[in-house]
Amino acid sequence: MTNTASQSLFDTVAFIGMGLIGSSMARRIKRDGLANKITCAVRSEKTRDRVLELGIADEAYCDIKEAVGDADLVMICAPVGANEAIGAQLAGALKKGAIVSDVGSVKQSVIRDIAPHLDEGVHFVPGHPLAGTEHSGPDSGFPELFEERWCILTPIAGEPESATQKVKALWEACGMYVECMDADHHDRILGITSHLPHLIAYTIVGTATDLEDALRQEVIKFSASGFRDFTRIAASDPTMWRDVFLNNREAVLEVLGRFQEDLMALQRAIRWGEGDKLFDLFTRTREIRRGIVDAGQYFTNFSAEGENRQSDEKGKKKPTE
Ligand SMILES: NC(=O)C1=CN([C@@H]2O[C@H](COP(=O)(O)OP(=O)(O)OC[C@H]3O[C@@H](n4cnc5c(N)ncnc54)[C@H](O)[C@@H]3O)[C@@H](O)[C@H]2O)C=CC1
Ligand SMILES: O=C(O)C(=O)Cc1ccc(O)cc1
Repeated sequence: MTNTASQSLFDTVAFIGMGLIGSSMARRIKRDGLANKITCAVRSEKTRDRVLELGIADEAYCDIKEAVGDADLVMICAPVGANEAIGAQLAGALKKGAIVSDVGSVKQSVIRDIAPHLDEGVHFVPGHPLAGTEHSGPDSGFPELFEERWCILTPIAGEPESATQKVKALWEACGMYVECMDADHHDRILGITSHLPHLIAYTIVGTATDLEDALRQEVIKFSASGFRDFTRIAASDPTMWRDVFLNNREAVLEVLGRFQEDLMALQRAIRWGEGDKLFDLFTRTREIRRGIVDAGQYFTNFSAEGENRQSDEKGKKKPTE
């Protein structure tokens, strides 16, 4: 999607955390002039220096309160396990009318940890851009990360619609398609489409690593694309993913239970030589993949290695709703 807005949507945007997602957003905002000023709260001096050197923030502070004092929009871009501590720092620190949003991969826990700390007159619009890579830190970001991907907002009852619309406009200017839903629904969907696949990748790479020495060497040497895809996902940030699993516990455990049952059924089919069962399942799953690919390019602008290839196909459809 091309940004047709290319105009300032906020005066000052403050980022809390400037890793892959925060720095990608900041780069996009800078590139397209979507805000007049960017401030950020970053804990380490080295990263503060780096962010300023990269030119993706105008001011970098250690203290969250200093970074957010003048902000019209505060974007929380830290691992979701940090939210309780971040929320406590936001209390009493924001201008009346300021909007707080976030990019966390889990939504119910973010609302639980942030909302109680916000003063009256400050509006909270939780969000989650469904775009990322296995890399982290401010050097890994790039402004095209969000292009033609979905962003989910989970607005809170009682908050003004105008706040949601402003956050929506920013994500659209970053190239995203935006949809709103309940936080509970979000967490169940992402439990199956994102969190479980990461858990499987961590497990399979762990299992391969635990093989005896000689076998492990061969696994690494001959790893074909299927296993290589898993190793890419399993290289994702350990802090971020620990926090995702601890904060979306119920949805992940529910879907993991179902997955284990389905895996057991497959184990049984292999043991008893029930080829028809295997064939039928594999035929169904192949159809699902083909349906996804036919419906749009949601999954196709990422190569197997996760490299974000910008597609040169024109006039692509919006991903399936
Ligand atoms: N990595 C991905 O592909 C995606 C990540 N997300 C979500 O975005 C958020 C950020 O993820 P990334 O940018 O990938 O992580 P990252 O590791 O690249 O960056 C996280 C940043 O947060 C800072 N941070 C950590 N603890 C903090 C604290 N207590 N107070 C202040 N800052 C703190 C770190 O120093 C770092 O600058 C996470 O909540 C994650 O669930 C959402 C979509 C995709
Ligand atoms: O790198 C990948 O394949 C991802 O799946 C990136 C990702 C990670 C976490 C999210 O909440 C959304 C997207």
